[in-house]
Amino acid sequence: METSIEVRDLRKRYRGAVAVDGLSFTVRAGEVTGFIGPNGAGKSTTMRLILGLDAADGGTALVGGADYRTLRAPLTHVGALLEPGAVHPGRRGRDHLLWMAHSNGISRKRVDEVLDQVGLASAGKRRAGTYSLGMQQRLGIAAALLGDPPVLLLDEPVNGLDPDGIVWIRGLLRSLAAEGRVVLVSSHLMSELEDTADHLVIIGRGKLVADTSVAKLLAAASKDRVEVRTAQRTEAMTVLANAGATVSVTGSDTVIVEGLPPDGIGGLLTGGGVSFTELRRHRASLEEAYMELTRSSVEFTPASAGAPADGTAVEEASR
Ligand SMILES: Nc1ncnc2c1ncn2[C@@H]1O[C@H](COP(=O)(O)OP(=O)(O)OP(=O)(O)O)[C@@H](O)[C@H]1O
Repeated sequence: METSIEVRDLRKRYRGAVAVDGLSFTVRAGEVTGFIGPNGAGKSTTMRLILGLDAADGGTALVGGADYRTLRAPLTHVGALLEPGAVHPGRRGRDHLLWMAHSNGISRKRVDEVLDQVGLASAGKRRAGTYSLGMQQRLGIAAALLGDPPVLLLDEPVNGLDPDGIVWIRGLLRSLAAEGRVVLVSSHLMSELEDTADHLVIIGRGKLVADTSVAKLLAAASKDRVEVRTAQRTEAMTVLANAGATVSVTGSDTVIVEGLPPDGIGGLLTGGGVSFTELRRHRASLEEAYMELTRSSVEFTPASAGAPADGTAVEEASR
């Protein structure tokens, strides 16, 4: 059986507040899956439930077909980054990893390998309390990689990383997925996962909003939008609006046209005496696609607590 994370009808409530509300999704091997949702959406709770760090009120979360709590030497099955600052400040980075390795039957050699992999080879002897936020994050990632696990869960791994660190983590995530691993990485910012995630599980208020490939989401958001570059912006807007288009200004000489067949736009402009220098299909950014998706989802509107879901989750028919 292919390794995966299977979440089915997962539920968790804390003192009246619903954190995870009937969530179901599957994370497959060989691709980076972004786990996206605004602050408080339930991402960390879901990850804790998958890792058996908290007990679900209902539903199941299986890793490679098994309940995490039944795994022997769990670090060799699942690597996780949850709270990078959780290492005792007096403990040296390398000693922290040695202790974890020992408890899972992992060699000392592997500890030095992962320290090297995350760029902490020389800092391993320093106490964790002297580490910057970015170094703590790297130590947490080293711990996740320690058991060379087929499944990785990383909660907001970009937090605290400088631009070089962000580029590094993106490359690492992609290479881990390319090695055939299951890689689930959470973020509350879609832009953080631009060019990194292949697939997205988007949640809001503990419920699924979308489970889709990035390519499909972008294609849907980009659909039939055309960017026009013209020195006659006002005239272009008048001609296009009169033809029934929705036109939005994106720059001093650019507009985006929506609601007209793309192939007819050039002819309309020429017929209206408007010259243009460029016409091209607009490619939505991941952030735009996300905004569009969440605009249409009741989960993200500031409704009163306990508002009923309208079942607007967007799910791919086949993956
Ligand atoms: N231990 C807890 N006790 C009480 N409430 C909790 C607990 N953990 C989470 N919650 C609540 O559950 C909801 C989901 O929180 P969670 O941390 O899972 O969201 P998140 O999507 O990870 O958010 P963030 O992006 O801010 O990390 C929030 O309303 C939060 O306040």
